[in-house]
Parts: sequence; structure tokens; C-alpha cells
Amino acid sequence: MKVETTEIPDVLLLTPKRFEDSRGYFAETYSARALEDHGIQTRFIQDNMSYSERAGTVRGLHYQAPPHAQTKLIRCTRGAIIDVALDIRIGSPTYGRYVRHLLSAENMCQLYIPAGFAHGFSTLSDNTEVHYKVDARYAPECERGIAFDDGMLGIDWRLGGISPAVSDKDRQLPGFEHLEPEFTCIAGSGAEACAS
Ligand SMILES: Cc1cn([C@H]2C[C@H](O)[C@@H](COP(=O)(O)OP(=O)(O)O[C@H]3O[C@H](C)C(=O)[C@H](O)[C@H]3O)O2)c(=O)[nH]c1=O
Repeated sequence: MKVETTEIPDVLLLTPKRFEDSRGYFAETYSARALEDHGIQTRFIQDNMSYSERAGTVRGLHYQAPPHAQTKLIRCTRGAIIDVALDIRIGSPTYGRYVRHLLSAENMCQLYIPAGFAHGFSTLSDNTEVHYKVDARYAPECERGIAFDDGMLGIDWRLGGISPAVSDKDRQLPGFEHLEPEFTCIAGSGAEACAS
């Protein structure tokens, strides 16, 4: 498993090693050891999956506020997505900046997104499946979100000009300027120190 930092150091890009042979391939798709070797001790407690029928579906930007803030490990097992992690930690040197990566069944890449980031993705293909681990339970009362099409953020979801499929809930999410300061970050600290 290759573990690399991204443009925002607390967000990691993981690429499993594929062992190919005449039958196909084998890969370890999750390795706590690989994360520990990178100084990460996250204990995931729940696996989630979402299926999106149509290319051009957008889910997010979502996060859970403390005390149920979630670290996520995202992978795409069918089709392809543009995955986005937005830094919402007050005081972070990368506050308001985001990481954007193409995750697909083909490249098998994964994003490790710590608490203190809003997460969303757009689908680049029909019948897309996304699986992700989280380290805190679902807490509807702590669910928060930011409009995926916020003008200040200007995220390119690579929708190819089509009108996105978005839930009614997501269509009503507030803009980034209305973000509640629920995460703080002591400059230079790890993601764990940012959830407050
Ligand atoms: C997240 C979640 C949802 N649900 C139920 C609640 C709703 O009745 C139904 C659909 O939930 P929602 O519309 O919030 O699903 P998404 O729009 O895919 O949201 C997710 O997608 C973005 C990209 C994320 O990063 C979050 O994990 C999550 O917010 O599943 C549960 O029962 N447990 C859960 O952990």
C-alpha cells in the first residue's frame, strides 16, 4: 500500500499494490499497518456504501460536527468519481482549500480524509459504487453541509455541462460563507488536534 501526502498534508492518497498473475490480481485494500507506518492510528468502526445510478450525481459536501466528527477512508469500487475534501478547520493554513482526486475501480486509489474536512464526490460514470470507512457512528443531529456549487469555492466537479443529480437536502445546504466554526486547528498540528 503506497501512502502519500496530498496538497493538504493531513489528507492522504493511498494506492494498494496489485499482485497480478494469469488469473487476474490480488490486492490488500485496507491496511491498518500501512496507516500506522504513516503515524495514523484511526480506528474505523463503520463501513458505508453508496450506489449512484447516473453519471453527474453529486453527494456532499458533508461532514459531522464534534463530538461525532468523522475521519473517512474513501474508495470507488465501480465506475469513477471526483472526490473532494475541503479544509474547514479554523486556523488551518489550508482553511477553505480543497483536495480533488479521481478515484476509480481502475486506479484503486483511496483518499484518507480526517475530521475537520467536508467531503463530497461527483460520479463520472453510470452505476458508480463508493465504499468508505468512518471512525464515528452516524449522528444525524451532528450532520452539516456546504453547498457543492458554492461560488466562493468554485469546485470543478467535471460534470461535463450536464445538470447534476443532487438530493433535495443537498440543494438546500448553506454557502461556505455561512460555515459554523466547529473545527479549529493549531497550525502545524495533526488532524486529531483540530476537532473541537
Ligand atoms: C451517512 C449515513 C446516512 N444514513 C441514512 C440517512 C438517510 O436516510 C440515507 C441517505 O443519507 P444521505 O442522503 O445523507 O446520503 P449521502 O448523500 O450519500 O451522504 C453521504 O455522502 C457524503 C459524500 C459523505 O461523505 C457522507 O458520508 C454522507 O453524508 O442514509 C445512515 O443510515 N447512516 C449513515 O452513516
